[in-house]
Formats: sequence, structure tokens, C-alpha cells
Amino acid sequence: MTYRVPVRDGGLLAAARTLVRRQHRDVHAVRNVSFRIPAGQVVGFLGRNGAGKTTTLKILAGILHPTGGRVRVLGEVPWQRRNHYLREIALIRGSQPIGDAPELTVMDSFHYQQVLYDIGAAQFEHNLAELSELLDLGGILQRQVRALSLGERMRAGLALALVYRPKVLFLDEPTIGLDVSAARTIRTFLAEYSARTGATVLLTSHAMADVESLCPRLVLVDDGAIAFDGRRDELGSLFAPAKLIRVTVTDDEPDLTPYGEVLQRDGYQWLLRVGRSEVPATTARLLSRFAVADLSVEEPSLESVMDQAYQSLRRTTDLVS
Ligand SMILES: Nc1ncnc2c1ncn2[C@@H]1O[C@H](COP(=O)(O)OP(=O)(O)OP(=O)(O)O)[C@@H](O)[C@H]1O
Repeated sequence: MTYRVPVRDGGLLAAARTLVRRQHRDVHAVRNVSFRIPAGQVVGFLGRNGAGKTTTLKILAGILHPTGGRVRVLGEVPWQRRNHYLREIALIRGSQPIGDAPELTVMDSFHYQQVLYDIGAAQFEHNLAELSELLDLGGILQRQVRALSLGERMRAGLALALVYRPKVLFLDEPTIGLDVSAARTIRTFLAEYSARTGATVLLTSHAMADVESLCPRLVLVDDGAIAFDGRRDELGSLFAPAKLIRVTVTDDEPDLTPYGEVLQRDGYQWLLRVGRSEVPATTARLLSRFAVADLSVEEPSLESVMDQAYQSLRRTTDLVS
């Protein structure tokens, strides 16, 4: 997908010149992205700012017509925007969870969805009651959309998008800007919804708590291309060359500095960063040399793995460009 964007130098003269002759530059937002998602899978679609995630989701949801490439979702070409396709999918954006009718109450918006998606009365009542309970909508159904807080808007937006039971959800940063408990409510809801309905979910988020609780598989996109596609627990071995050893030793004045990079020391407990391949030998040496009361080997946090992945991808981009 290539965007054509106008460019001009700063200053009045340059501004006047663009009145006569506009100059453009091509931005290749997505150029080498290829993946398949089996029905029912929940996949995290991650990448640095500007990597091409929202563009991809908009293409999949039929909002953008790409300049090239082939896409099928549920066997359909999304940008043909056939009615039966649009009834099977939902794109929910955390930055704009609800459409453009801020004067309506949330309940009116539900009735609008009922008419738009032609949902039978019994089905509508059942879905609404279920979503209302899961997302705790009782207190906001009679309120105008424009008067809702961001968290309330997100809960209402999710329910409005799901009341017609789409099979495929495209979620673009569903917890952006939410407080920790509101974000947890949304995550718990999404986990329950996907388990209960078997919906396929493609989710972008910069919040690693979302990714950790929802996405066993990750697709990492960078500079418009796929940089990783696999299980979440495989990402660490690719991008994070070290593991953590947390060890408690009861010796007097032990010195563990030769055994790894000391990240933390708290009384008898040490946290060491050790190269992945050196972990077995270092563990054996620690056990034989010290009076070890406790020892565990840990993977670095997903946040730290992603940080290392992004740094390494940035270095690669800098080298290529
Ligand atoms: N409407 C547009 N016109 C021109 N360029 C655009 C447009 N939308 C996005 N881009 C460019 O395409 C690239 C990919 O943008 P996109 O919004 O898909 O990134 P993203 O991965 O969703 O980023 P973020 O994490 O910051 O939301 C960026 O370089 C961006 O500047």
C-alpha cells in the first residue's frame, strides 16, 4: 500500500511555488506483508510507530483499497465492501471507539445497529443483555455518547461493534488511554468473548499486558514488512540474547559479579543477566560454588524483549537506508 503525500520546503516562497506546481512523494506504508490466520485464532499484530499496522487493518476491514497485493478475509476481497462481508467483521479503534452520532444515547445507537445489521428482536435482546453484563453497560445505556468518558466510550464502542456477532475482529489499540482497571476490563472481556464465540481476532497494541493476556501468536511488522511471525514465547530467543537468573545465596559477602551482569541485589537475592547459551553452565557453577537457597531462570519481560526487537529492527533499517 503506497500513500502519495504532498511535500514542500518550508517558507513562503515554497508555499507559493506549490500553488503552481505540487510535488509528491510516495510513502510505502505496507509492501511485503503476508500472513494467514486460521479461524478462531487471536493474533497480536505489533510494530513500532509508523510500521504499517493501522494501514493493514484498514485494508483488511475494507476501508482502504491497496495499491497492490492480494487479500482475502473469509474468502472475500475486503475493499469490495459486500454487505455480507461487512456483517461478518468489525474494526474497533481505541482512538475512535464510536461512530459519528454523538447526540444519540448509547441505547439509540444499539437500535441503530439493530436496523443497520438487520438483527432479529430476540437475538438483539439476547446479545445486548450478554454484552451489557460483560461490559457493565447498565449505567451508560441511557446516556448520550458525547457525554461518555474515554473508558465508557470504549466499552460502548466494543458492545456496539459486537452486537451483530462479527466473526472477525480487527482491534486497533483497544486499551489506548484507559486507566489500568478499565484496560483490564477490556482485556478480560476480549478474552471471554473470543473464547465464547470462537471469533478470529487481529489486535494491535503497544500495551504488552494486552498482548500477554490475549495473543499466543505474534506477527511483528516493521517498515511495511513482516519481521517475525510465530509463538509469543519464541520472540525472546530471536531478539533477546539473554535470560535472567534470580538466585538467593546465604554465604557471607558473596561476589556474584563474575557470573553475569548484576541487574539487582536485594539482601541475599541477586538478579543476573546471562547469555542464553551460558545459562546451564552458569547455573551449575553457582550451585557448586555458593550456598544456594533458591534459584530460578526467567525469560525477560515481553516489554523488554519488544524493546530489544525494536532497537535491533531500527539498527537494520538505519543500515539499509
Ligand atoms: N493517510 C495517510 N497519508 C499518507 N501517509 C500515511 C497515511 N496514513 C499513514 N501514513 C504513513 O504510512 C506509514 C504507516 O502508518 P500506519 O498508521 O499504518 O502505522 P502504525 O503501524 O499503525 O503506527 P502507530 O503505531 O504509530 O499507530 C507511516 O509512515 C505513516 O506516516
